Amino acid sequence: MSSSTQAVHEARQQVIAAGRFAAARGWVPATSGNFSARVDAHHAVVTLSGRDKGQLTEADLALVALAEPLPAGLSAEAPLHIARYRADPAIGAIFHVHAVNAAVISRRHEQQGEIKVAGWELLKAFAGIHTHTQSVRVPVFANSQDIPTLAGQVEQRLQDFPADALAPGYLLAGHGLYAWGRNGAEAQRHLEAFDALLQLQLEWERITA
Ligand SMILES: CSC[C@@H](O)[C@@H](O)C(=O)COP(=O)(O)O
Ligand SMILES: [Zn+2]
Repeated sequence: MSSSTQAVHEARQQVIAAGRFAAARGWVPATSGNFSARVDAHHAVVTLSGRDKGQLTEADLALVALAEPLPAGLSAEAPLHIARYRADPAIGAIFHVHAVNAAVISRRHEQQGEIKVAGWELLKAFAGIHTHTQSVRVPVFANSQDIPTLAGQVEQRLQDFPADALAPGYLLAGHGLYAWGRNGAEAQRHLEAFDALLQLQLEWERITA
């Protein structure tokens, strides 16, 4: 592999920091969640399966070639990461968490297939949104244990969303949130924004339903 040592190091550090950040907020209980960062056009660093995401070290990460078969021991959900990197070259990091707000609200909107999030100032925490009057659509997919098939379904359906209306993430019903950004800092900010927005949305639905 010809990925530069510095780029690999930086990708690993982004993943380790994001795992710690998510664990501190209780979003990755019992080894749940998986984290990745792009190294270059053809490679990413991805967490290995079953590791405590709050205690990651470099030994818990693998360097993966996006166009090659995935190595053994990689996150069970790695195909969801790889498919995103392949579909969108602007994505620099992808973080998956089992946060309560995401898992709960996803079940409520599973049949509908998406959540429209509108009316919140915090929407401006998402890249490209500059006014509270803009809304976003958060896709919701049925959960599955057939991750390669799910990854294909996710990518196919994401193509139907206009880029300016698609939130930088999606939900798996009863499971959790996948969020991405141009780099680790942005993906982490998006994770935090999703959590707060989905909590607002839950509360709003509670009092207006
Ligand atoms: C520990 S239950 C959660 C897992 O089934 C899975 O959804 C998950 O997020 C972590 O899987 P992993 O293979 O460690 O990346
Ligand atoms: Zn998961």
